[in-house]
Amino acid sequence: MKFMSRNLGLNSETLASKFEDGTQGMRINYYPPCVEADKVIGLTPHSDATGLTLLLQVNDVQGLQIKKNGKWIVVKPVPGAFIVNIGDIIEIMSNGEFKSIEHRAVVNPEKQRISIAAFHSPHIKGIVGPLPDLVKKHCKANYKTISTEDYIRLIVTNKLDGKTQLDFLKQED
Ligand SMILES: O=C(O)CCC(=O)C(=O)O
Ligand SMILES: [Fe+2]
Repeated sequence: MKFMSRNLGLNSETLASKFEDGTQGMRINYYPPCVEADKVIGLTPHSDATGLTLLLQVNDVQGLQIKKNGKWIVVKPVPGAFIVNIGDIIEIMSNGEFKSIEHRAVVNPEKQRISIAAFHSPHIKGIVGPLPDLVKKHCKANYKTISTEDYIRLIVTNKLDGKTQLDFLKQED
């Protein structure tokens, strides 16, 4: 996170400080094998609504795909390696300089698959919005600022559908 902060032209602690005493959530995903794997989806395309996700593909079965330039790209499991995904909160905080990654999980016809996602978010009593230094730099806030509590209310009522939940927070000109 220090490097991300510096890449934004900010003090190395700026981004990390927003995540101090933040919330951490964990999801364990189990995808049973499915003979008609090409007709179903394991996890619908979405971007993580949280800040930063550490994702572990536990049992060396391929399933995760990310969307790059409109195409789905397979992310091969590397034993013991975490995948770091940028979520919507980092996109908002960076005022759009970093983009959250749209991803999905497909199922395997023969093998079960397990993944573990650890989601990191800012403090529940804080706010979600573009960092003021970046609003100054871009001369514009590209996203609205709302309380973390309202943000959570917004995302839990929204179904997984690509990156649509970010549309609610985009700031018009
Ligand atoms: O199973 C995977 O690799 C993806 C899991 C995921 O995207 C999630 O839990 O948010
Ligand atoms: Fe995800």
